[in-house]
Amino acid sequence: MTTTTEAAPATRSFEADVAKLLHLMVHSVYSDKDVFLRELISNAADACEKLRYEGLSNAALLGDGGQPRITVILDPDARQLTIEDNGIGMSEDELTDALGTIARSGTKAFMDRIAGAKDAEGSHLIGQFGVGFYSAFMVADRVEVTSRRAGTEAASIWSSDGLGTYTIQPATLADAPARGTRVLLHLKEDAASYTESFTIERTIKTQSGHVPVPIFLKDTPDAEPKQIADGAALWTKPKSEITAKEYKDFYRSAAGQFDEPALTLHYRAEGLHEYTVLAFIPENKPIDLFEPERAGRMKLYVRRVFITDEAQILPRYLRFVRGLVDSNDLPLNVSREMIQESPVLAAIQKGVSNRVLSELDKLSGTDADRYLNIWDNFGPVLKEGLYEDYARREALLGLARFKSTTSEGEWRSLTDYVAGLKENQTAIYYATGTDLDRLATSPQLEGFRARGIEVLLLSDQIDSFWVTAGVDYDGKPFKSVTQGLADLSLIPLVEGETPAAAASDAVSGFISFVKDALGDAVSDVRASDRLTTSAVCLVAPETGMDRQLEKLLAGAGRLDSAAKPVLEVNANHPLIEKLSAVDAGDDALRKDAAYLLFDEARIADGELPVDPRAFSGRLMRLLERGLK
Ligand SMILES: Nc1ncnc2c1ncn2[C@@H]1O[C@H](COP(=O)(O)OP(=O)(O)OP(=O)(O)O)[C@@H](O)[C@H]1O
Repeated sequence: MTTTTEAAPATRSFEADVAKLLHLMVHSVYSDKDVFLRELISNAADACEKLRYEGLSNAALLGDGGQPRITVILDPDARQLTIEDNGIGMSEDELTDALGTIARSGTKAFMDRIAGAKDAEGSHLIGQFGVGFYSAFMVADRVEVTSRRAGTEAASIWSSDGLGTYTIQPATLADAPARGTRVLLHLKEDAASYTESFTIERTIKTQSGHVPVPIFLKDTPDAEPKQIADGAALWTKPKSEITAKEYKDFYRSAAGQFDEPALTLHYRAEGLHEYTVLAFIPENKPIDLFEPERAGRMKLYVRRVFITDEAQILPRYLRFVRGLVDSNDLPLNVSREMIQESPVLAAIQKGVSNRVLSELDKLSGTDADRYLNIWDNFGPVLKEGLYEDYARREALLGLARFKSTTSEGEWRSLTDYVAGLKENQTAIYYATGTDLDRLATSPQLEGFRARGIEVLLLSDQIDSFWVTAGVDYDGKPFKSVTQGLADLSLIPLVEGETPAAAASDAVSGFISFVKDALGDAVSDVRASDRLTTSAVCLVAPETGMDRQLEKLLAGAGRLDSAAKPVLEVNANHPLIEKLSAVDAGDDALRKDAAYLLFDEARIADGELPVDPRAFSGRLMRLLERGLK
């Protein structure tokens, strides 16, 4: 037991989010509870690394606390498990901040997901996603954290049963670690196996065998500590001496993931700058991938000393890559801020970013399935680079894969696309939308189908943005099938398709009538060369935004005024021909028809009629007339 000084413990409530998370942990039915150990050891290792870094500029912090180490102590008789480190430690305020609130963006995303999840799914989510310190409450009914900030003469003890409140009070120095943090778990009855030496040793070796701090195990509080992990930095070993399992274990403990790495990148850059890279692309998508504050987590080491994970070694669109860079050239004794400005870091950023892309490219050739799995997960993120990173646009376009009107659900590269260009085709055509199936049946695609022209179907939000960034591939611009004139007349029809006849005078007359009737609602009404079976469709004017981008911006409240669409009319459609033949004096019918055609085109685009009431009135009038 830890004795404390006289001061009465202060009882405080957890932040609402923490209370929710704890409730979840305590009631978790998740079977793989072992993850708590990985989380606590990872925190202990981080604390040692932070001290190593701060000790560089302030040697006094290190005191005589010895080499960094993590000690795990088992006490089967008392059903207790302790994880102790001699790292940076926490002051009382830091304890309150760190263990009373949730700071991690990932945890917030996790909470949001869990709020809507059913019990079983929630448990599954914990498995996919490390949730830090609080996971201790999966196995413990009370947790006590005694901590002493390095270089200070004060220690505090934080204690909680995970049920809504915690206490915090000063601890006597004699009962606190000389430096660092001791986490004592009072294990639940059904978690007694975590005091078994064999179980703990095996679990630590698998989950945390490669943390860069040595780990010692004491079978009982009085036993001699034995070393169970050497803290050797895996990345410094030659590739030939590292097994696939070692890479996987390292990835899991470093990235806090439970999947396999889909791509492992381990190399040493030599030449002007020397550094080692060990990086992984996960097999699964992390759930916070699209959180606005989600940043890359590549760690920067200098000669094996952890410096920061905020150096933004990789651009934002590679934020799914996990791992580290260990530099030989950066000075150890500069501040994190100075490092940001260092030309050495700039060279590393450039080198590693290029290498990740070139390795992906290589993989796409050597193991297409594995590559496509990566694209499936991270393509929408990589595509952010198409408008953010002009210098690597070419490389990113080479990596991009698309579904298309002719790909039958398979992925196509732009090289594939360009190889299938039709005679006189001068652009790469695409359609953007939110739903692939609906996109594939858009009326706007009909004229392209009739000519066998492949159209890329772009259904990620990001697609509406990069296509407008002046991107081209192999000298061909990207062109939306829902914007401007299709200009398909020069491209031959596939066999069996009959060419559209020019609009007759009657149809031309009707088109002018529709244009007058719709007035300001449209910017033009014209005969179409992109329709073969539908009567009408809407497209965006030649200049300005694509309709899908407009919808996205309007949905996000970032659009003041939308451009008026163009209504295209299929001059050869029987309905249009019949309407064109209606007596010019029957204006009421022709007007209703004009509006109905416009609304019908909106509906085909997944929108509502402009005025749903007026729409149904017109529809009723027309039906009644038809039944007369
Ligand atoms: N052993 C420890 N020594 C020092 N500080 C610690 C220790 N354990 C936890 N902390 C502090 O508590 C904070 C919260 O820990 P938690 O495990 O919940 O998330 P995290 O470690 O920040 O997230 P991540 O696992 O993604 O790095 C840490 O950021 C750290 O400041």
